[in-house]
Amino acid sequence: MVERYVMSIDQGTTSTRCILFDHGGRLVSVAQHEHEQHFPRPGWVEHDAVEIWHTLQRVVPQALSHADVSPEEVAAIGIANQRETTVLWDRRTGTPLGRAIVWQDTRTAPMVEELRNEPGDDFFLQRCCLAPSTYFSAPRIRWLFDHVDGLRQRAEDGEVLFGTMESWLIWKLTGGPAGGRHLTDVTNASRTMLMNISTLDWDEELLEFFGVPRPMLPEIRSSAEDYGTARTVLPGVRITAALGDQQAALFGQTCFAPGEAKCTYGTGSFLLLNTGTDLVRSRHGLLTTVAYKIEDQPAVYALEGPIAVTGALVQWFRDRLGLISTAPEIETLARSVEDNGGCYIVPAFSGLYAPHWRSDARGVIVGLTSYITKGHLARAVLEATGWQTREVVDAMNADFPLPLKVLKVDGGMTSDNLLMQFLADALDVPVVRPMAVETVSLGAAYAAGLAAGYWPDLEVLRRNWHRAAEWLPKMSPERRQSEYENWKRAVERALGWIASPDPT
Ligand SMILES: Nc1ncnc2c1ncn2[C@@H]1O[C@H](COP(=O)(O)OP(=O)(O)O)[C@@H](O)[C@H]1O
Ligand SMILES: O=P(O)(O)OC[C@H](O)CO
Repeated sequence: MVERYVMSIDQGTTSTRCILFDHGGRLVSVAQHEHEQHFPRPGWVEHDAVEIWHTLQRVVPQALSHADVSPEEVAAIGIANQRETTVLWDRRTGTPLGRAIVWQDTRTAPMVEELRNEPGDDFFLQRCCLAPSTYFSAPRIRWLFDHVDGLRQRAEDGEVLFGTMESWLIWKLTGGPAGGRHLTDVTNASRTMLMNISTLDWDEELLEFFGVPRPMLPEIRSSAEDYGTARTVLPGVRITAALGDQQAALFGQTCFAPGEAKCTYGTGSFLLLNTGTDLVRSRHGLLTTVAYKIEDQPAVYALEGPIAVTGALVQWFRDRLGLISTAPEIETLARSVEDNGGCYIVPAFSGLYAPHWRSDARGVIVGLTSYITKGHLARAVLEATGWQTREVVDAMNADFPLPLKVLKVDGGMTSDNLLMQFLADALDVPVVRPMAVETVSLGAAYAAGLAAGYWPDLEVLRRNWHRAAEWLPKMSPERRQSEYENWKRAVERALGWIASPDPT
């Protein structure tokens, strides 16, 4: 039978999605299931890896049946996943050793503060291009070793496996305890703080520093190559790609040339700029990460500016303040006024990520007067996303010789026209959104399809990208400048609010 589709599995922070794509990169079928978010203590965020595995087992057959597609018609599977989330499991039984610790979890804050002082940021930056943060995986492994009796010894004895979500799911799909393959890809490995960003292998000094025994680590592979054949769920179908979800979105947006960038606007937002095959070390608060690596071709790098809270601020406005009942209503409310009335919101709910990396920041609302209405607050909520993006773009322009010419966008917030216009105004560059909005899934499918020979090359993929909407800058330079200055003053007020992190 002719293999007509590529399947992608997007294992995200809130849900797992399975999508089938055809040769034109068109979405043929989709199935999605959420999983539970566990918040056992303030700042802690956990997922049940077994529940996530069960959601995968549900969405795959559903996506097939929605389009009446048989497994034989699937050419390959690509996996994209929430990054940095840490799962440990028993090699022999396949049982996770506790819940997965999610990328948003801040329990390692006291450890991270210590690491930033001693051995200090440079020790890490030289090796993995990441400064210590609660965001990454390695501090979580060390935290687990320090808090779970006997775990370190079991890991040293080779009984424990570590992985991010793609690693766990590939192991499960390829057989679990009965010969499952323990693999990861370079993009995911580049977020652990354990991979050397130049050699693309686990870094001995980092492993030693964090006390992580090598046998617990997956083998690092390129993003697009043979990961093995599924033994269950879709038996007989090859898994041929794995990428972190934000790198997958960059790939799905076909940002294949140096200087091309995308930003995905969801709960948080992630701006990635393709910097080519040369490693660019940020001097302005960005992460250097692997964008993708296709089979044995050289790795392509990216500069990334992760922003922790964007859509989450809209959710807070809706769920905690109750000022709107659905997220899209924020646009209507914001349009009820001309401007922000002098009000700015810095949503540093759990500190600030790029380019500040300050865990001691907390959210502030400034400029309040009796004139301010909920409409002004709604504007300030949306504008916070625009200005946070601007800060990241300024850092990128300072780090990389090619200034940003256009920003490709995707994600749930891009349905907000007022926000997208504000973004173009804040950045002073055009903002464009493609027809294919499921860019994470598409990127995983593209990588899988390239490795499986379903698509021949990047040029063919480029031709699948079609513009659906564009927003051009309209704001006067004077206004942009003065508003941005106000935003920066607001950020100053958010910094340093927490005297010292809670020593959990
Ligand atoms: N019209 C809108 N205006 C502003 N924010 C929106 C709008 N629609 C959705 N959002 C926000 O976008 C986020 C959902 O986007 P999505 O891409 O599904 O996120 P994720 O993949 O992180 O779950 C939510 O945080 C929601 O508050
Ligand atoms: O799953 P998402 O879309 O929330 O993305 C999470 C990121 O990969 C975290 O780094």
